[in-house]
Amino acid sequence: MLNRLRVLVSGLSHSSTRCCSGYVSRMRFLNRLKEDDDACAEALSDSHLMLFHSLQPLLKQNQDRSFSSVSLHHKDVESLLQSLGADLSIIRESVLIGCSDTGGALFCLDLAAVEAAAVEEQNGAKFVDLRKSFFLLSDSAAPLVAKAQALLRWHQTHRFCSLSGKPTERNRSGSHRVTAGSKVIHYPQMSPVVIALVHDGSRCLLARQASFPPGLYSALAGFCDMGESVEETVRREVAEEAGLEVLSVTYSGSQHWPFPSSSFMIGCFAAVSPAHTELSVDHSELEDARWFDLRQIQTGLRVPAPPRRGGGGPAVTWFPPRHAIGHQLMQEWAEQQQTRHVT
Ligand SMILES: NC(=O)C1=CN([C@@H]2O[C@H](COP(=O)(O)OP(=O)(O)OC[C@H]3O[C@@H](n4cnc5c(N)ncnc54)[C@H](OP(=O)(O)O)[C@@H]3O)[C@@H](O)[C@H]2O)C=CC1
Ligand SMILES: [Mg+2]
Repeated sequence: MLNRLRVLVSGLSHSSTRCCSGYVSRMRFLNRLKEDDDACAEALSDSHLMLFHSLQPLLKQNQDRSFSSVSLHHKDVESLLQSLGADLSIIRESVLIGCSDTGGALFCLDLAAVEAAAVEEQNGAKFVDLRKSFFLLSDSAAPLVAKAQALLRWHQTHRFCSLSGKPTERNRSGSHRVTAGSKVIHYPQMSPVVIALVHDGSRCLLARQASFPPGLYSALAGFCDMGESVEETVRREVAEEAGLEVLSVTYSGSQHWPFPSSSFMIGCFAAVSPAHTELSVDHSELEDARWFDLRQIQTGLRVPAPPRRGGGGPAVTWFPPRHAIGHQLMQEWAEQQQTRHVT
């Protein structure tokens, strides 16, 4: 099953600016910080801040060679900025992203105003492009980094009201912006995108765009047009891109995806008739599309994403990283096929 909600309940402490244990308490705590600027400011002063530079997360390599994002306590961020002679008021640009597993609020901050190399040196870490970060971070770490980057990006690109052109001002948590001198509120937005694993009963359809790295194949995806249902988007995208008619659509799960700016991925299975599987690929959208059987999918799921370089042989076929919904749909389909073969 797709796992998109991770509930952290361990070791949470009780105080006015920290949440107590339990999912309900944590959500209410975060909601209060979104609504109450004073409570949010107080929480920020005793919080950890995930660091970015020009929308690139700061990553450090651990002793076991895995990577994690760097979050510093508020007072350590102050010391860092002081040591670099930077204005401490930039901490006010921090955006609330959640609750840590020790019960404090967690924020993110873009340090674009200071020199990246100096921050990297002081933390023994590197600012890494978000796409590359996605291949380095664990399944549980990547979604929070993606959420943080998406919120920072939204604030950077929504400094003015699209209605009046006037500047907008953020609330303390960064959950919304308000047009100066008015009551017009702007909330962060995501674009709905369907991602459909098309199958004919025994094979599934994967495709690659010319812009993908060599060898990468994924399920068909497409942005929802205004007024469309999920089912309509799946049917249209599969018809447009692969020339196939979808008979039925089954919802599987969803995921926030930070590319190209902020997408809400709606994962589905799309069944086509085994009697009508001839492809007519739209090469203006896709470089290639192919049917894969169970064995090919299982082999591809075992290839690390991205595959190790070298060898000089033909490009190996590989799939999006484990935390990408495209990967999870393939995993789920392979498990269903296996169960069918066993029973
Ligand atoms: N998480 C995962 O596992 C996967 C995620 N994805 C994501 O799905 C997204 C959509 O897939 P893709 O096949 O590219 O989509 P589409 O097939 O819809 O093609 C993309 C084109 O749609 C147009 N478009 C329509 N609405 C929007 C919008 N709101 N924002 C941007 N472009 C829009 C643009 O064309 P024009 O500029 O000509 O108007 C764009 O080039 C990708 O950004 C990709 O990152 C894809 C596969 C796997
Ligand atoms: Mg597409």
